[in-house]
Amino acid sequence: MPKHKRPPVVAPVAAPRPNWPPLTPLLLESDLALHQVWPDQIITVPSLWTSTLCKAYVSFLNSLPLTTTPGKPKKGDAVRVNDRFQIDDPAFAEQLWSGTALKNLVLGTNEEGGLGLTPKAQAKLWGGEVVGLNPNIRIYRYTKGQFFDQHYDDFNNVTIPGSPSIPAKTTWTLLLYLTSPATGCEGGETVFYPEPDLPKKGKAKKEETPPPIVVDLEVGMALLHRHGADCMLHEGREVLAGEKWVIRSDLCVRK
Ligand SMILES: O=C(O)CCC(=O)C(=O)O
Ligand SMILES: [Fe+2]
Repeated sequence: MPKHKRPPVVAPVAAPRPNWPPLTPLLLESDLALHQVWPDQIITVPSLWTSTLCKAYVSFLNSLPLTTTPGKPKKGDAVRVNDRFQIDDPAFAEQLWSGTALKNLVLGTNEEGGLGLTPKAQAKLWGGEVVGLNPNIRIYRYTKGQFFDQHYDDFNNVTIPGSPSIPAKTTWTLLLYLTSPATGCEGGETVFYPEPDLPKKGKAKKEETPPPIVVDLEVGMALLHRHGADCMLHEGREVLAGEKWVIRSDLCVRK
């Protein structure tokens, strides 16, 4: 008998993969387009998901074990009060990417709805060669009084599994809104705070701070915004009535 018994090795219990409903119905890809809300920083795709699909997802996501984040964050983290569920699910990330119009819009394969960029300008916009979405999927539910205080999103290093797997880093945040005032959700807008331009040479006066950019919730709309070093300060405003549901991932480029 050894004097000191080793503690038993306990394998971390992975959360079971949710049985995600299929991503249908969807609009025709030819009816969807990227919209620049703020040059090089904020881009939306209205109706990436249909309201029928969003409705089916809200009732499905409601069955997942969401946990409420603590009101008091770790030092340096933003105050974030919502209920969330987080899972590494490369197959779902792949569905969200290739099984919707997102991939072809971002890569410019869908010329009509794309931004009409040269390959070089496209790589500059997205921060490299886009290879897919972050397998780390986060589900947020905000009920009345919940919000996500002002913060910047940092990038992450991730691996997109496959053969071969792809080492990647995240460059843009993806938020997919499942609810809006049309479903009874009031408030909860995502708000961005642009910084004033640096003062021009020979100009004594500081440039004025531009007004905040308020992105209203729209059922099925995807929002992409640049993160990491050039992330804009942003927040999820307090929800005043109803529920706000969001699916969060990130755009990834090859490392
Ligand atoms: O829910 C929102 O509107 C913002 C979420 C956000 O900023 C984040 O996930 O980092
Ligand atoms: Fe954020």
